Amino acid sequence: MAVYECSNTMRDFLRDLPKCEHHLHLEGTLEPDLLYPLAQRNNIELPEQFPKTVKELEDRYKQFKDLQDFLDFYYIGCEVLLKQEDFFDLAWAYFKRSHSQGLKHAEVFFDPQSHTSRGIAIETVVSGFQKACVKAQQELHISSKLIMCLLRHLPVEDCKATLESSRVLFETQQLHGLGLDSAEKPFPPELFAECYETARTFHPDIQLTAHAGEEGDASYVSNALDLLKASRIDHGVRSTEDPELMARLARDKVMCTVCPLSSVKLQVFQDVRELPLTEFLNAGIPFSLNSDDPAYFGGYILDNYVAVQTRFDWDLATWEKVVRQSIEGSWCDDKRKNELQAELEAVVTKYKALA
Ligand SMILES: Nc1ncnc2[nH]cnc12
Ligand SMILES: [Zn+2]
Repeated sequence: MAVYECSNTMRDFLRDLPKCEHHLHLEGTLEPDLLYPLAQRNNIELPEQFPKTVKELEDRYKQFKDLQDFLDFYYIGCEVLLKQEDFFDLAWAYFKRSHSQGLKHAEVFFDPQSHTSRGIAIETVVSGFQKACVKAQQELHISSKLIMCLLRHLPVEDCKATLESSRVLFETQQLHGLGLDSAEKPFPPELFAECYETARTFHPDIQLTAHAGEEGDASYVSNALDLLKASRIDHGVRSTEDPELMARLARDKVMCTVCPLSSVKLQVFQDVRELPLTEFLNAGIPFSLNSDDPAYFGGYILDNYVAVQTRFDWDLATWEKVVRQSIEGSWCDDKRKNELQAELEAVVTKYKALA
């Protein structure tokens, strides 16, 4: 197991940076020590082969063979979520934990189909998550947006029906963005072009993103831009395979939401140092650093920042640039962005004086 440690001062600096998270699956924050109590509370029988204790489950999570190996556990985990309060408890635990790591703004994914397929109304899911978002704003001053994802391994007709059931939630801006997740291959973006076209009619301010270039090659990224009209790419780390695409991401300022610990746990890279962060910086491609599914991948947002620091040894100015870009690429309004930029400036000034 890799160890990621940096100096105490650097860690304090990274903690104090006003962090924005753009790639976080709420269902991926289900810690083993919440999974079993929720299964008991809801009388859910876990599969025969499923680990029986928190310790056994944590051990199983130490390494995944690939994305699918992880997803098999992720979808079993979803099954313990039933009632509005379960969704609230899950999201609230994420906000509390991330608050202690300096999270200020979160744009979070959820997968309605992993719940509606078990007879749970989408409104139950969304209202539980929303309550947690409101409490996070009031008590922790964390702003947030909800992004509904379509599960690309399911039939497109199923995705279309889910989209239709979410129309009012988008029209009333209870949902802010649409995403695409689950097994990337062999489910390329083009399968979902119609879904994205429909979603664009829901609200003029709807934001579109898609997982691409995680296990799929660079053409998945190009096609997410061309055919889905996504303005952001989740992961996008395989974009380096296509120089023209790299130039396009830089020119159009397309944010890639990179997930360092996730990409190592899922064996996309063998070590955090292999992530194309230097290539992105040199090319002028904006990116943010995110935790993806922190309960499964062993770290929340600060843990991902620390892991990057141990491998890339960035100076304060580079961190300032990365955090500034992640604020600029957020989907919050200008007032909130200005607040976050002011916080960033104050933190950087403080730590420059200490250096
Ligand atoms: N990293 C990931 N990639 C694709 N689908 C996901 N669903 C949850 N986490 C995911
Ligand atoms: Zn993801």
